[in-house]
Amino acid sequence: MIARSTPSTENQARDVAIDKAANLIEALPWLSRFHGRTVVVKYGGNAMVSDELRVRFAESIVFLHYAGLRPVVVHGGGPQISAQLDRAGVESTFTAGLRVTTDEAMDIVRMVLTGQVNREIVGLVNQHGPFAVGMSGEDANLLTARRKTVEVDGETVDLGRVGEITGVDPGAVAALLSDGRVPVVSSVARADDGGVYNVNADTAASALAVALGASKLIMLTDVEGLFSDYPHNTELVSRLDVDELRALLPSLSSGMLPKMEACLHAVEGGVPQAHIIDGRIPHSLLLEVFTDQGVGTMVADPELEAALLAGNGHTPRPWRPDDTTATNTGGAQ
Ligand SMILES: Nc1ncnc2c1ncn2[C@@H]1O[C@H](COP(=O)(O)OP(=O)(O)O)[C@@H](O)[C@H]1O
Ligand SMILES: CC(=O)N[C@@H](CCC(=O)OP(=O)(O)O)C(=O)O
Repeated sequence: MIARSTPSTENQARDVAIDKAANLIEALPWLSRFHGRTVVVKYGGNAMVSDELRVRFAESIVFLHYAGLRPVVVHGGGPQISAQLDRAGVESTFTAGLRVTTDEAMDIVRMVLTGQVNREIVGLVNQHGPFAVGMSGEDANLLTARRKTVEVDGETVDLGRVGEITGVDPGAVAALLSDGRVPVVSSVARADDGGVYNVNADTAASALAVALGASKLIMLTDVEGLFSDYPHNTELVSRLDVDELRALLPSLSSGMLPKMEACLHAVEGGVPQAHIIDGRIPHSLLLEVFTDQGVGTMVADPELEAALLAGNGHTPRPWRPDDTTATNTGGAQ
């Protein structure tokens, strides 16, 4: 039976449909600008803490894929590593925002990032089709690193198997993209001496975005974006350019520092826009890419951005090993 609706409910239904159509058409210029573009998405461990969030993230990635973008996922898994280290009774501390990683801890880091978190993201994306291919940064020499040290109170501190990226070979990722796949990368790097290193996932995502000549780097975390005077003030900074960011970096505390350094490194390396967004909001990734107002904090290079938005493309400069050293000189990550 088909129920007859009254004129007022018909009007309401029509208004809802018109709103939906307006929301869809708002995406048109963004679909056009980003069609065929590579977007590196860093998925932080704090934005994957529930089944619901993980499922919605996978849907957003598949949406980007069907919309004609070329998403690449680089994921972390800090809280998941900490939980596994606890279960195994392995003590874990952070220095300058980085996990001090013993050889024993490195085995667990690698198992959690590449063996668990990576597999889970790949599985969730592939519920929608044969898209995701999981990789470790070790594979096909995607990420190469050397031992990283940091300065704390004027002292050089050794962090164990924590890596500083010295080279990126994005060939395997580029081949997967050409084949219409969605690469999903864990932030474990190979060492020239045959070992492996634990790399901060923000740093890994930024290095890969530069090497791929990506149009955007988007990092999902557990806050709205960069707050102007955290923790006293949680007013969101919605946009800043590289000069403003450089001036701000010394005042940032760990957590946000590696993210903003990663944004700076990406934009200086030729990525027109880098974003920090709230991964706790379902589909925030889609709001960022396809709506006029965007969400979160954006760091942009005005010239590269203008070329991107005008559809003229951009010419990122190629990866240089020194790039990562520059990213990491802030110390705390
Ligand atoms: N200026 C700031 N604005 C927003 N968050 C900040 C700021 N400074 C430090 N933070 C902290 O950084 C955290 C995000 O970093 P982190 O926990 O490393 O996330 P992820 O696991 O996503 O990499 C926030 O939860 C917040 O506590
Ligand atoms: C050296 C270092 O600290 N590595 C990180 C790698 C994972 C990561 O970065 O995860 P999030 O993105 O969830 O923070 C760690 O061991 O926690």
